[in-house]
Amino acid sequence: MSAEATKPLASRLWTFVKPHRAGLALTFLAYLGAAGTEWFIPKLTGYVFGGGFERDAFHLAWIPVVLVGLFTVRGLCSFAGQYLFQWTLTRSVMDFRTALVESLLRLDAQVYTRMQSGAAVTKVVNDPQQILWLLGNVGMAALRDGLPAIVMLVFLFQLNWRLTLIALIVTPLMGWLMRKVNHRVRRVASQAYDAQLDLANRVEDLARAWRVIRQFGAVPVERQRFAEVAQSVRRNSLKTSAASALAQPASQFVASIGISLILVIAVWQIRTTGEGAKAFAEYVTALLLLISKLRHLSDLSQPATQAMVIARGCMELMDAPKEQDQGTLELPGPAKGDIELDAVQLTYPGATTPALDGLSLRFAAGQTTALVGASGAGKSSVIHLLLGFDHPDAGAIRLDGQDIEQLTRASLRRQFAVVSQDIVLFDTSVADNIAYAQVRDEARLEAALKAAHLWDFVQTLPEGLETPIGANGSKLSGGQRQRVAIARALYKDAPIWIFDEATSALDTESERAVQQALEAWQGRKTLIVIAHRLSTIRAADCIHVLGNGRLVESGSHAELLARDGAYAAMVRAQSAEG
Ligand SMILES: Nc1ncnc2c1ncn2[C@@H]1O[C@H](COP(=O)(O)OP(=O)(O)OP(=O)(O)O)[C@@H](O)[C@H]1O
Repeated sequence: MSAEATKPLASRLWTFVKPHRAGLALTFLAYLGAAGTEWFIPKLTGYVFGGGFERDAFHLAWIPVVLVGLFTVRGLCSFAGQYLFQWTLTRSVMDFRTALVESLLRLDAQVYTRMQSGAAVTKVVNDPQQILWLLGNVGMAALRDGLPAIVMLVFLFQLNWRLTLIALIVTPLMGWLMRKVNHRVRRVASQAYDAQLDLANRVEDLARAWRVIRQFGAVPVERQRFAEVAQSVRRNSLKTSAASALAQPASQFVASIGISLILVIAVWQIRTTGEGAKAFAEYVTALLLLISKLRHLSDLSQPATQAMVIARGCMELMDAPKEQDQGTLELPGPAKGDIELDAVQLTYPGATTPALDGLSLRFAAGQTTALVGASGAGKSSVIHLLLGFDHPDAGAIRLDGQDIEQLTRASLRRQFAVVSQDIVLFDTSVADNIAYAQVRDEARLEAALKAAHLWDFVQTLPEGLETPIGANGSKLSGGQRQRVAIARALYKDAPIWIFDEATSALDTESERAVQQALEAWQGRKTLIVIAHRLSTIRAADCIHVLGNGRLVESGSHAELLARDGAYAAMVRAQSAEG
């Protein structure tokens, strides 16, 4: 756990506001100015009607000037107050969001497998705004009612310190009750927040899976599921409101004990001494004013608790385990591309059997090596290890003889271009997707597009290379999406290429073209191909057959057929399928 994670929530939140505290101080001054004019206006009115300006026409002319002036100052102050508050809020929210995104970008691979994207969106987009807005308003209201409450308390002490001390006897009881109420509010507000995240995840699913939903005629099913989660959000929000509504009656109940005590003592004093009725009336009036301020302050506990509950959710994201980059070595340039797995063992957290069980194999530099095996055999796990997304529990992986654990993640990943089964595209232009995170070079773009058999298609697009391709490439066909991903890998021009089922969505002609492009690079790049369609890897220099995380056999297509083992059986099975 980071040192940051052990700090109290409030002080962690303050770190986002602190750089903008000048805005906060100016907000305070502006509101103070507005409050000052509020006090001036009745004073002035009193002065006018008290005959202050009667004597002299010159003074009379000042009335509208001063009044309009005061209202103008008040307007300016309250505008400045609101503006400065928003200025501070928006900047703090931006810093908060940036810190959350920074965390999101660096999470450990295992965290992503558990995380639902609806919850991540809520935590980064909505929560920082809501937390700081709630706390900002609580803070302002606390100032508005808290300052007069303190003034009133001092006044009460001056009037009668003994009575005031007696009134304060109920303070521990009040504190205890408020803690009880707050505890309940926090518990139900946590449930409400979790329900809210569930709701966001459901909506995210509805938007993402709309085709499947309609294809299965599942609109009523999804409506029902949504209604259940929405119902739970409603119920929990109501519970939170009910719990926080307890705060007021509870504090009033305790306050009434204090007032009764004072009344009994004071009336008894007046009766016995016959003195002090006037002072007592003054005292009770001030006390009632104080209580009304305290009542407003007790109303602030709910939004403050709610903000803290949401903040805890955000901090969970901020404190989630990050990817460890313990490597210190940088490869000086492109690797030769010789990869060796040596007795690699990998068991995923929570799994009962290892995904890779003492696996030893080699991807020779400049050669094409295929990985085949039944679903779940461990092919993708090998790729995740090569890219440093997971780490072997035992054994080692060496790149050009160097243990990859000693390389920085950035240096390791620069050596690979990957086209995976799940194609991930960005909601930007064709060109931005292909030259992703690289310097844009028109000639290289054209070469990559031509090699991926996309160039002619891009010429037909309304804005050519600059045409947006929609969320995750939704404006493209399956084959086009795959070709954009292939062009992106080609553009990166890394020494090792990984094609994971990369040609599965291509029509025969495009597949042949991509195969030709790959063949053109054969011998110059280390190619690792994962294919279920064995016809696509016949020409590979070496084929490794995996089964249950172990190497079953290795050899060329011809050698493996001659051996008549697992590979030959897979080939026979696929030819029988036709
Ligand atoms: N994040 C994970 N957590 C737990 N188990 C996992 C995880 N990823 C994979 N596995 C398990 O590890 C084993 C190997 O999975 P892997 O994805 O490497 O297989 P594969 O050969 O690539 O399969 P396919 O051809 O279906 O993609 C499987 O039993 C799988 O269920």
